[in-house]
Amino acid sequence: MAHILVIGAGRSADALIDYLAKAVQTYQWKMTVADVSTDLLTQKLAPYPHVKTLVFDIYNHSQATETIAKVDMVVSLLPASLHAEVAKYCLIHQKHLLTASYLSEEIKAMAKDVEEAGLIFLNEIGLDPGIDHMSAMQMIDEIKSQNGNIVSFKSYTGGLVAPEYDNNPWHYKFTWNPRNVILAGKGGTAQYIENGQYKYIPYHQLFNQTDSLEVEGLGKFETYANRDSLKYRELYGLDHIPTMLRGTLRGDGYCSAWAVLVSLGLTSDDFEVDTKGMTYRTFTEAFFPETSAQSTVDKLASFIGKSADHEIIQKIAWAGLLDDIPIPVKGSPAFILQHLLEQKWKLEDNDKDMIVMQHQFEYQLTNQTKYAKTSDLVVLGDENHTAMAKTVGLPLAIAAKLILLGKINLKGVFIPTLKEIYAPVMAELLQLGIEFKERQTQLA
Ligand SMILES: NC(=O)c1ccc[n+]([C@@H]2O[C@H](COP(=O)([O-])OP(=O)(O)OC[C@H]3O[C@@H](n4cnc5c(N)ncnc54)[C@H](O)[C@@H]3O)[C@@H](O)[C@H]2O)c1
Ligand SMILES: N[C@@H](CCCCN[C@@H](CCC(=O)O)C(=O)O)C(=O)O
Repeated sequence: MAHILVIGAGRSADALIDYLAKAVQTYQWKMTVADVSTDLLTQKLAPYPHVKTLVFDIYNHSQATETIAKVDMVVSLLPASLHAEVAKYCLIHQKHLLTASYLSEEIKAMAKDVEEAGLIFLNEIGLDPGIDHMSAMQMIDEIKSQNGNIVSFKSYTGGLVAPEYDNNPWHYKFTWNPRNVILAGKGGTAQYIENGQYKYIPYHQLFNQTDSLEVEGLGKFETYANRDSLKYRELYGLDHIPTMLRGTLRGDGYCSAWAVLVSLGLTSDDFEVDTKGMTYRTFTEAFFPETSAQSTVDKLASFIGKSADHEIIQKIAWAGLLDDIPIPVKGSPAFILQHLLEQKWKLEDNDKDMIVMQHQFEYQLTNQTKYAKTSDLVVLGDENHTAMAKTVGLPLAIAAKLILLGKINLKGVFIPTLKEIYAPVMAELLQLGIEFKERQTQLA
């Protein structure tokens, strides 16, 4: 009887738990959900009495050894930095591993051992990364099957708030691990290629060098470059493509206001602020350069070179960063900002979120005809699950099921760019309502 261990019952885990809890009944498998938080487990697993819960810390060596040794497959929905720890146990105890996270160098280095052990460590099978790779590969393989030469590929994803519930000036609410949202872009210089020219955007410029795009029925969004797009050229079989970019979508005005927080240093995570006696206003002021301006608003206006009623200042004020409210936590500027924004950008119980993904292709057929093809995905949260939990959890859960059923039979470390993985997963996602809408136009 196969036994699945899910580690991490946080924001992105709900739809996966629901899907796998049903699958284990169908196939008479066993399932355990483990997390450090007793409250989360009690609250989230109450509807599934047949699923075992375990208060668990991956850093507890004897507990991790005993728990992972007993199962057949581990699905890790821990914060991304902890997957490598899980992977070590999976390799020692010969268990399959799935994550929705970017493939780390540590896990990549295990590839040979994983293959020799007859295991699969499948990473990047969530939304972005995940559905973006799988849907892109579906389209790339289809265009290639017509002998099309792809000259441009851009792909954008945003985890956003649904328009009806968009009631703050940032047009954003947290739907997944907030720390990662605060630290977005900090992992390294964003890289992509445009018309054959390499582009490098360091973190301090990331939210200044933005673009915009239109999604039918939803209007305009801002975009910023997402990590290293260059490495996906080879992984997508587009080695010589002159334009390739993966980007993130945000609502109007988000990036320019976030760029100010970045340039002030409020997303720094490398030192601790002594918050004793400090309010959010004095905390923010501590990052301003010397100025003759008197009020905090005027100092901020002088820093950004805009008028005191500019929308950037309105956003920063709305966030509470200019309030004379004592800071109740200690930590890095990023931690303090996260603590504040977790209150301001909270997805309330009745709020619904929205995932928007857009792929843009340009390609040429052998008869020299050029086409532009756009493919849009819009997924809304519902009363059961956020759109983020659906789009992260369902691909992971479907892949876990297909591996245990022997329908995905690859051995080694993978991301879901191979047809053996993306075709069955995308087919089932379509049945579950995750459907892209394509448009094609002939170019002059
Ligand atoms: N590919 C994608 O599109 C995508 C999207 C969202 C999230 N993710 C990834 O999925 C993972 C889960 O994201 P999330 O939004 O649910 O995050 P989350 O912060 O809401 O959940 C993480 C969970 O891990 C638990 N945890 C933390 N430390 C632990 C430890 N030492 N031992 C055991 N449990 C521990 C926490 O209690 C929490 O419940 C993250 O790695 C995130 O980066 C990927
Ligand atoms: N780029 C979008 C969607 C992000 C979904 C989360 N993906 C994580 C994956 C991190 C990981 O677990 O390795 C990310 O940071 O991009 C947006 O920001 O709105």
